[in-house]
Amino acid sequence: MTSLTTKRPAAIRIVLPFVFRHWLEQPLRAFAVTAGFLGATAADLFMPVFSGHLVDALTAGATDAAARHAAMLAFGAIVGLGALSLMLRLVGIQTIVPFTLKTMSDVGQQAFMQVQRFSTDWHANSFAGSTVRRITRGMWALDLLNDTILMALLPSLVVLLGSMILLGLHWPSLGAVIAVGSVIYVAMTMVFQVRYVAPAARVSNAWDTKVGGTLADALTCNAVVKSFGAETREDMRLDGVISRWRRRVRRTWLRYNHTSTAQLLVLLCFRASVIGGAILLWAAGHATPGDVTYVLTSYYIIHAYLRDVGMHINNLQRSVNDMEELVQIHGEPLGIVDVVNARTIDIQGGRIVFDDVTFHYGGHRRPLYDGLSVDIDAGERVGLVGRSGSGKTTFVKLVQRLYDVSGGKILIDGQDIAKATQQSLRSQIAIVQQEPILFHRTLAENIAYGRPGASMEAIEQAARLANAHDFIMRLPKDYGTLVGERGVKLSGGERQRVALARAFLADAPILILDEATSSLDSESEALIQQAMERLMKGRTSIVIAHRLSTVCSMDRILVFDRGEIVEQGTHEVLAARRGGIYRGLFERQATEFGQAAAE
Ligand SMILES: Nc1ncnc2c1ncn2[C@@H]1O[C@H](COP(=O)(O)OP(=O)(O)OP(=O)(O)O)[C@@H](O)[C@H]1O
Repeated sequence: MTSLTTKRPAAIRIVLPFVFRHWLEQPLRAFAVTAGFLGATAADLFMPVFSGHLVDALTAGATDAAARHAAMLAFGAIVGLGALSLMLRLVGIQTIVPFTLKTMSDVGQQAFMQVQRFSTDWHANSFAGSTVRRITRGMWALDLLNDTILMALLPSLVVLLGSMILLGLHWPSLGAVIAVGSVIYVAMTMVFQVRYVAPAARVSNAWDTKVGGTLADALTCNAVVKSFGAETREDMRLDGVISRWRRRVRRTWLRYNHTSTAQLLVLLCFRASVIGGAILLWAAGHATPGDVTYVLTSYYIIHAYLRDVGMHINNLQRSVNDMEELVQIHGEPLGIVDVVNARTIDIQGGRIVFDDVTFHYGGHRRPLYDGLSVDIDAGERVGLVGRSGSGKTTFVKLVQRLYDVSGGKILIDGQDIAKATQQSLRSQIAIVQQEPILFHRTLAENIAYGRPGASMEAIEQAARLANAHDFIMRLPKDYGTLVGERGVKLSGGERQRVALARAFLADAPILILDEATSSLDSESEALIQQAMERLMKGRTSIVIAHRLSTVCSMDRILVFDRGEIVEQGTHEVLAARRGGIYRGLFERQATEFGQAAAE
């Protein structure tokens, strides 16, 4: 979780430059929106002047021809200014729709691009649900932010400055009262927002993100929750998080209320000063009833804008806070990056060399691998075995460069993978994971994921090789069937066969199978073993297996223990080694198998 106590730049200082950069990507629209709203506001600004003229004309009496003419002129100006204001505002609101939508889409897509490229470690440390919330909340906050700045704050500023100048030209003392009052009001509002409301809003946002994370965690693990009948436990867990969220949000909302009460008090004093000033000017003979009307109308326009300035600053602060977590995504390091001038790796034979590799998981005291060296020949089939946690999966993660090594090198066909583009490397390695994850898309799309644009024949052929075709044809829409989130609508064995079909189709020179056959029944396992034999021919294959029957026929078996390769050789050689780890594992599994068969 992001620390809430560490010192960091104010949200506004990172969010506003980010938003302005996005505005500049649409300069014409940005101009049309700004000009439309500012022009409309300028037209509003002159209304009080003509209201004053109208009252002066009316007080002169209906019999006076010049007064009637002046009244008509003032009336025409008021209507004309109203129409101009309407037209300009229309330009603004029509343009701000595509302008904001484009900015929101860009911001969302760029955040998604960045998040997708974050390292495996970043994803391991983040809740998917929280990340989704960070992005969607940030996109909607941008909508509020655009409206607040372009439709509200900038026009308010124009009204304040304009009124100050127009009134100040007639009565400098009134101009001064308005200037001082506005400055006090705006400064007070900002101080309250930035120092009092924003810190509380930041904390409540962090709790809001946590609520999303907690919901997503429980929902994605719903199968586990169900299997332990733990719904009530999860309800209570969410209740705990929501109670803390509620306390934090309450504090923020109360601070908003305190701020607006203080704003209303300042506005009351301001009103008394301006209207009192106008009456004094009238009493001293320096102002006509029309002038007083002008001051009063101006004041009510200023008042409306000032009252709203408080709300707009609230909205600005809130949207900035809501966007902060999204903007931060762009400041976070990717973790694994392509070096400058990274090259496309050219894998032909697929020889893999670990040359004195040291690797350390962040947070662990000791490195997992300390000077690990191994040479896997092009086309060799290698089995990885060893106790749980001995470092088998990490080995294949390093081959895919999901993590960077801290010492030594990993070479494929003589090329250092750290200097290759990640995309070219991973696209030439096909992998079937221990727990295959499928997209909630059709089966055909899932199988073709490793080779976009593959023909239906190729997809079916791959499915046949993986022994998946028959069960797929029994599904309601065969290859067009949707598989549910992460493939939940399929059995474990079916999911694995789909993942195998995906690997068949990918046809990559390097193949990684992580317990690929662990959840298949013995009949389909035998069929897949044959297919795998065919698939492995001519490819470098690394197979991680707990069941040693899977790796018996491998060219070589590497036995891992606490991050070291402690034994290696063929099954026959290792099984014959007295006191060896492999032999121990083999004997234990043979005994378990014998016991299971006897029962
Ligand atoms: N993302 C991670 N962050 C920190 N430590 C990790 C991470 N992944 C694995 N480890 C640790 O590294 C060690 C090796 O893990 P690895 O997954 O490579 O073992 P394994 O031999 O494949 O185990 P298994 O057979 O159970 O899958 C373990 O101690 C594990 O806890």
